[in-house]
Amino acid sequence: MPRLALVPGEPAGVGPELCVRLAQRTRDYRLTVFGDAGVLHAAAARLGLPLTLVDARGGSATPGELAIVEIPNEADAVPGAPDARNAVAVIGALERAAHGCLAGDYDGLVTGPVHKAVINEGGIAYTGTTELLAAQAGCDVVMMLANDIVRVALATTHLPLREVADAITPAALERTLRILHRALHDDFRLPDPVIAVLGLNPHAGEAGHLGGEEIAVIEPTLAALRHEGLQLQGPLPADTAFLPGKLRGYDAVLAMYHDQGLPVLKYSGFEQAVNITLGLPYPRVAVDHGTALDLAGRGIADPSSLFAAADTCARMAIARKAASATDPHG
Ligand SMILES: NC(=O)c1ccc[n+]([C@@H]2O[C@H](COP(=O)([O-])OP(=O)(O)OC[C@H]3O[C@@H](n4cnc5c(N)ncnc54)[C@H](O)[C@@H]3O)[C@@H](O)[C@H]2O)c1
Ligand SMILES: N[C@H](C(=O)O)[C@H](O)COP(=O)(O)O
Repeated sequence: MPRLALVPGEPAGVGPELCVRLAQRTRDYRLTVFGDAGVLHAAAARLGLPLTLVDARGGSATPGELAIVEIPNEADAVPGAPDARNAVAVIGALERAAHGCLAGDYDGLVTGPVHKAVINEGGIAYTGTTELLAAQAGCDVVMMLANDIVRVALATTHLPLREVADAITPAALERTLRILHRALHDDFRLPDPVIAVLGLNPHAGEAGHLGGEEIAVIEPTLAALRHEGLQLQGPLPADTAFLPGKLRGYDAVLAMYHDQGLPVLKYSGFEQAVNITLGLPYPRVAVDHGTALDLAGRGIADPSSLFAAADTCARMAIARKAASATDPHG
């Protein structure tokens, strides 16, 4: 049974209550939560749900129970009102859980939402958990969000729009496409995945009249990788690439920047979508939503994305174990 590390994220957001709801489920994976016991007990009491936190190596699969690695907060967590003094505990929980995955103590990492501004206000430079985990593991990664309708990967992640064009270099795009292709092949069992690559500019640059990145960077990179056999379409105009009839022909869409791809993904199915970090040595799957401070503590936040994240992470962990058992080099 996969052993998953679970991190609730911002203690004043919806993360803790969603973890309590996840704990209630009958599940075929073990969970160990990294966080503050008091915050989780308070969330359970508000929801009127049972929660037992135990010291169990490898995690618990018993409904109503979680194993815990306690990481106490500095300040009281008031739902809806984050306190920057808790930034150290929030990031510490992520780092310790991820370290446990790297050490082989856990088979995957499931994370709740983190409030980026609050972490920075707490004195920690942080652009996102994807970037934090990549730096800790020392590898290149790709952010991909997925639901039953579409998989959207990003060529750039949490970057000011002003810096996006300069970040899309042939080397960076090639790295991204290789990681995406490999993950679709290995983790999603797609033998010959088709990736649609969006242009950066309106109408994919209109033959160079509306921007030069397609001709200078994207087209030559795709051409070189097609020679190796990768199935790549594009650069495609982003405004029509997501039409349902076209989407059926792709296994994933690579968007050039965060808000080129994610609004479509979230519009098409916010509840069940998850955020997967491709390229790490372990599976990491997060919710697709943020801290939802407007809902925190009210018991009405939808837990579907966290449920989907845990289920996806468990499936990926099982698939990776099976693959490494049959791989003579694994
Ligand atoms: N996985 C992550 O760590 C993650 C993802 C997205 C945003 N964020 C961060 O979260 C913070 C708040 O971001 P935001 O306000 O743009 O987005 P948000 O997702 O927190 O909220 C957007 C809207 O969606 C609703 N919503 C969100 N989650 C919901 C749920 N589970 N059930 C029902 N409704 C839900 C909210 O009530 C709100 O109306 C920011 O700091 C952002 O960077 C973190
Ligand atoms: N880009 C993500 C989203 O919009 O859902 C998000 O902000 C969080 O990503 P990380 O978990 O990698 O910080």
